[in-house]
Amino acid sequence: MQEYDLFVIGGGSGGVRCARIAAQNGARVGIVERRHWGGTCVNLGCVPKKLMVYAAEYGHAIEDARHYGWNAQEHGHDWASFIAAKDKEIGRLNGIYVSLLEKAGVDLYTGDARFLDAETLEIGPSPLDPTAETRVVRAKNIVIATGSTPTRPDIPGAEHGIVSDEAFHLAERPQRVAIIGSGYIGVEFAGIFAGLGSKVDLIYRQDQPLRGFDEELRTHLTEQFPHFGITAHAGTTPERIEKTATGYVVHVSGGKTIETDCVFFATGRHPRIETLNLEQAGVFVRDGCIPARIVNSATNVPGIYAIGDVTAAHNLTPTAIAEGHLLAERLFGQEGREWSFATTPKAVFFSQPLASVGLTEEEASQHHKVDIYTSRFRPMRQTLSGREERAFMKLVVDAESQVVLGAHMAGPEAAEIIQGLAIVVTAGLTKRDVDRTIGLHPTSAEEFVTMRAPTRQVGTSAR
Ligand SMILES: Cc1cc2nc3c(=O)[nH]c(=O)nc-3n(C[C@H](O)[C@H](O)[C@H](O)COP(=O)(O)OP(=O)(O)OC[C@H]3O[C@@H](n4cnc5c(N)ncnc54)[C@H](O)[C@@H]3O)c2cc1C
Ligand SMILES: NC(=O)c1ccc[n+]([C@@H]2O[C@H](COP(=O)([O-])OP(=O)(O)OC[C@H]3O[C@@H](n4cnc5c(N)ncnc54)[C@H](O)[C@@H]3O)[C@@H](O)[C@H]2O)c1
Repeated sequence: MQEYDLFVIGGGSGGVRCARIAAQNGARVGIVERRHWGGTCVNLGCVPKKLMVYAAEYGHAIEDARHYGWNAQEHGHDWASFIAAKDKEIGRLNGIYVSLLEKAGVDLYTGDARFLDAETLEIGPSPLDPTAETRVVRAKNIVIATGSTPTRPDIPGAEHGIVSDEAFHLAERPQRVAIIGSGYIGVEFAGIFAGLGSKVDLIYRQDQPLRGFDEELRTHLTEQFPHFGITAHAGTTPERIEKTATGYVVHVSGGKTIETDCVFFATGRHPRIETLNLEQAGVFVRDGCIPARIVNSATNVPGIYAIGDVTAAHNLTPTAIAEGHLLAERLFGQEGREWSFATTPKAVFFSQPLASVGLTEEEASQHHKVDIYTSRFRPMRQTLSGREERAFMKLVVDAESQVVLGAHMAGPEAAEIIQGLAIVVTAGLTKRDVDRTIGLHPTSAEEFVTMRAPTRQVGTSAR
């Protein structure tokens, strides 16, 4: 039986970083992966999704190029060749993950891990290694980094729908897609399929998409849907899915029906813990996830840690990586790095990207008197294209201290721009710092440093 200082279950964003940093700090480390090295982000998440976003953007660019003098002909999109090109790139990235771990001296296992007790794991066959012999390993420290998996709603006919895992490998692009749920995945894939030429119906229960984001940003997004060819069905609950001779019918609240070729459930994700045998190790589970402490990733069992999506704390790749890195350094290295989880920026890679950092107007105004600065404008790129798309920017500023508490944007390159603003919010810089920054012209980003007068003041002072 192999013995380790640290053993990581799950070769995704968090697990790979944790294993690599621990090994680089001299620990004897093993890691096991059941399906694909690199995990969700590389194989069924951020990376293939962003490649699909690019594919959809080219569709818009071909249309718009005509207004810039190009004789661009539309030849239609070749889904099969795009998927093959995407998969080749994903294969290359898988290899990089494996070689990073090997170079760091980590022992790699393929298989499905489960606890025998708090220090012992059994590794059995899995999709990545179906004929593997069962092995047993022991470790003083075990990290659960098993990620999350899509949730299907419990409605009649749900088996007819796909989830994001399947959306990356459809044999052909559906002409009509009905997407259920308007979180990150629902909104992003609405943009992807509409950009590639599908008719998209986006069905969601709330009045606005993207729950948790700034309300004004959500309203802005709703207004942009028609400009990107998306039919939004707000305040609509799916009740059952019916298979017909020609496709599917989504029966929704109020007796309405929506016909489609593909039902796509973008209805959230849940931690992947069912097969881990957590009860053998005594690990506590609450609401389907492992409630690890953000400060040190500790579970209730000494020597067992949990990082990334399995804790349901953030569900983003950079936070899973940061948690893995911090844990490895804390256990085997020097605690040097510091990350500001509270100011984690978020982006939604819709056809018009949206991004946010810090507090929304609603959050900030509960405890502070805040100045709200907003700007709406037609992005310069759209002046010749004739698109009705509008960009939106917003700063949330503490009225007393002038500290910038939040920044929100929808518009070209929003994610790239908000990454810079995230430094402003993390560093606690003030509106005066923003004001004394000279703009970069002509850009959309310069609007953030030229918003002089507040649009309104809201909230009450904490005192
Ligand atoms: C469609 C989609 C798009 C996304 N886009 C973004 C984005 O743009 N930006 C962003 O920051 N985040 C994005 N995310 C979220 C991001 O992918 C996750 O937050 C991140 O991958 C979490 O990393 P993790 O290490 O916790 O888990 P994962 O990356 O899911 O890795 C867990 C690994 O553990 C393995 N595993 C599970 N159980 C076992 C077991 N018993 N034995 C062995 N191995 C096991 C799994 O096979 C998996 O490879 C997206 C997610 C999805 C689904
Ligand atoms: N750009 C990014 O960073 C990015 C992209 C994709 C995913 N992610 C991560 O993955 C996670 C999962 O994404 P997601 O979009 O699936 O989840 P989500 O939690 O963001 O959104 C889920 C949506 O499904 C709806 N829903 C849930 N149950 C339903 C039901 N029974 N009927 C109808 N609607 C229902 C919710 O109201 C919500 O609109 C996100 O929380 C995010 O952390 C991040």
